[in-house]
Amino acid sequence: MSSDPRIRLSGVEHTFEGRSGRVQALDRIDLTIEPGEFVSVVGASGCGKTTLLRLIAGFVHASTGTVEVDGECGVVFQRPSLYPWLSVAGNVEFGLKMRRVPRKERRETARRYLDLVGLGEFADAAPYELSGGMQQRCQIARVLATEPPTVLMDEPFGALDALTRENLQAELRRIAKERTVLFVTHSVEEAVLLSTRVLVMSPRPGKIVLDLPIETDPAQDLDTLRTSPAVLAATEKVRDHVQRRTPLRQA
Ligand SMILES: Nc1ncnc2c1ncn2[C@@H]1O[C@H](COP(=O)(O)OP(=O)(O)OP(=O)(O)O)[C@@H](O)[C@H]1O
Repeated sequence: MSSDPRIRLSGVEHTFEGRSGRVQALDRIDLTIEPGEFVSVVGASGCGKTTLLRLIAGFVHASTGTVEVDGECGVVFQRPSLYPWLSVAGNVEFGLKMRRVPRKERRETARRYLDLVGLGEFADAAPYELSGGMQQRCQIARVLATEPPTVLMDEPFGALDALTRENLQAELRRIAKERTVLFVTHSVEEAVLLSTRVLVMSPRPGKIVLDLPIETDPAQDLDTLRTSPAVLAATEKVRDHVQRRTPLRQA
C-alpha cells in the first residue's frame, strides 16, 4: 500500500486567453487529496470549480504550477453523455471493451454496476428509454465500471429533481466508500452531507478560502444526518464563506 497522496496541486494558477481578453481563473492553489477522501468544492458561479476539476482530469494544462495525479480518474459530467446507439449495458461495457476486457467479464462487471445504481432491469433498454435521473445513474455506472481509483464529478446531480437527487446522494455515499472523490456542486448542504472535506473557493481569481474537514458517522442515514447539529453547523459555516465571497448576492 502506498501512502502517497492521490492528487497534489502545487502553486497552480490558470489564465484563459479568451476572446474578451485574459481571465485568471485560478490563483495559487495548493491542494493535497489523500486516498479515500471525498472532497467537495463549492463557490459562486465562475469561481473556477470546473477549471480545477478539468486540470486534475488532464483536459486543461495549468499555466503555472504542477498537478500530480496518482492513477486514473473517471469523470462524471453534469449531463449524461451516453452513446445512443448502444444499450444501457453496452454503454457501461464500453470502457471495458476499449481495455480489451474479455466479453464474459465485461458482461458481469456491467451487470454488477448496473445493479449497484439500481438499473439492473434496464440493461437491454436504449438510453432514450431512460429518465434523466436514470441516464445519470447509467453514466455513473459507466464511469465506476472501469474502477478508476479517483472519480471526478462536476455537478452530477444539478439537472435532477429533488427526489432523484436525494436517492442518488445516498447511492453515491455508499458507492464512494472505497474511492477518492472530487465533487463539484452548487449545493452547500449536499457538499457537507456527502464529504469528508469541503473546499470553498472565492471568485476571480479562484482561491481556496476554506478547507473544512467534515466528521459525520458513515453508518448514519442521510435523513438523520441532514438535521444533525454537526451537519447544520458545518453547512452554516460553509454557506457563510460562500456568501461572503459572492460579489453579487443571490436571493
Ligand atoms: N475555455 C474558456 N475560455 C475562457 N474563459 C474560460 C474558459 N473556461 C472558463 N473560463 C472562465 O474561467 C472562470 C472560471 O470558470 P469555471 O467554469 O471554472 O467556473 P465554475 O466555478 O465552474 O462556474 P459554474 O459554477 O458557473 O459552473 C470564469 O470566469 C470563466 O468565464
